[in-house]
Amino acid sequence: MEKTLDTSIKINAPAHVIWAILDDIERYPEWNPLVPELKGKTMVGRQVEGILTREGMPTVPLKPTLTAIVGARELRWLSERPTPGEFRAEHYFVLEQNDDGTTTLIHNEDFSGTFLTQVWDGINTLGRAAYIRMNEALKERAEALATEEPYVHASLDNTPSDKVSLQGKTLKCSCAENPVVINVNAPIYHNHLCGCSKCWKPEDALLALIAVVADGQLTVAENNDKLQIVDETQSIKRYACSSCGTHMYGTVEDRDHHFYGLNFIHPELVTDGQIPVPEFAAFVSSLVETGLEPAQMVSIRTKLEDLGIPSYDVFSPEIMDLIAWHKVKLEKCDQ
Ligand SMILES: N[C@@H](CCC(=O)N[C@@H](CSCO)C(=O)NCC(=O)O)C(=O)O
Repeated sequence: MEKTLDTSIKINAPAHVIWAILDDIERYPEWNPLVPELKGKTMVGRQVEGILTREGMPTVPLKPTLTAIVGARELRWLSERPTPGEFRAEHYFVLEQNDDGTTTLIHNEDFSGTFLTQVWDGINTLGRAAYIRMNEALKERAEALATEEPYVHASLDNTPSDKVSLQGKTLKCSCAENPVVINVNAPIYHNHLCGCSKCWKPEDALLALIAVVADGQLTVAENNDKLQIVDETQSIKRYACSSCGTHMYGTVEDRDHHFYGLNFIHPELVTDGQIPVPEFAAFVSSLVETGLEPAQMVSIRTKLEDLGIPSYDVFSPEIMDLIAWHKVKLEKCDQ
């Protein structure tokens, strides 16, 4: 006997968001009524383990093998009884992106085997209802995550037309007493948001704000003795206030490094001026590495796009070209 349990639902969210929820099995207990528990590595050929719950049917243990994972498009897992021909079930999710920005989720299961004659009626009625409930729960979660408005950074509240150079301005750490004070003696450049795990950000911000100033153009005016390097192993040596933890500036010691000659500062620490609006957002996908729920990425990128701020997953193309050219120049000098 061979049967297919076929269900589908139209979701008003991009496949990117829906996939991020489907692939994040650790969070299934938060929303998934059909598979409220699933553990293991979601990688092709590996087994995951959990439970399948369908109202009116007994809860059954689940230990399928993942047979296909095409990121943001298709996920398949296979459960099979050891006796050949007895029972085989391939459960799969296919995400079809529609032109109107919605996604159709195909949520099916192909069954075969002699045992199926005993259970198909239950699967086709109570099982189907449970699959539909999971589809609806996934739709609710995806649509909420796709439309939530994330708070990114205070600099985005300012008007982009305000060109602020910070030359002649002062940066301060957050210590109420004896703060570290830095004077900025030259214009800042390449002011950008950064999602990488190394850059400091204010507690309420999702991304850091970083700009560069040429070497020699910063003066630590007060409490230099409070500054300490955060991580000696990084090429950018980030000096932070040892009392409040605020990163005050970063420098590069390696004379061959592409950023040698630059100082990195955090423009939002300005005390006597406006925070400059960033030109772009860098290392946005690194937010996932720092622990952000992957399904939140689309709403963050949409917010940046709406504000006219391009988002990149390394630096901007301009800076990446400079880095590449720097590498070529170094190689030429070594010849
Ligand atoms: N995914 C990694 C990226 C880390 C990374 O490469 N960071 C950049 C940006 S820092 C300024 O915007 C970098 O140049 N790092 C060199 C350094 O920190 O010394 C992650 O998130 O950790």
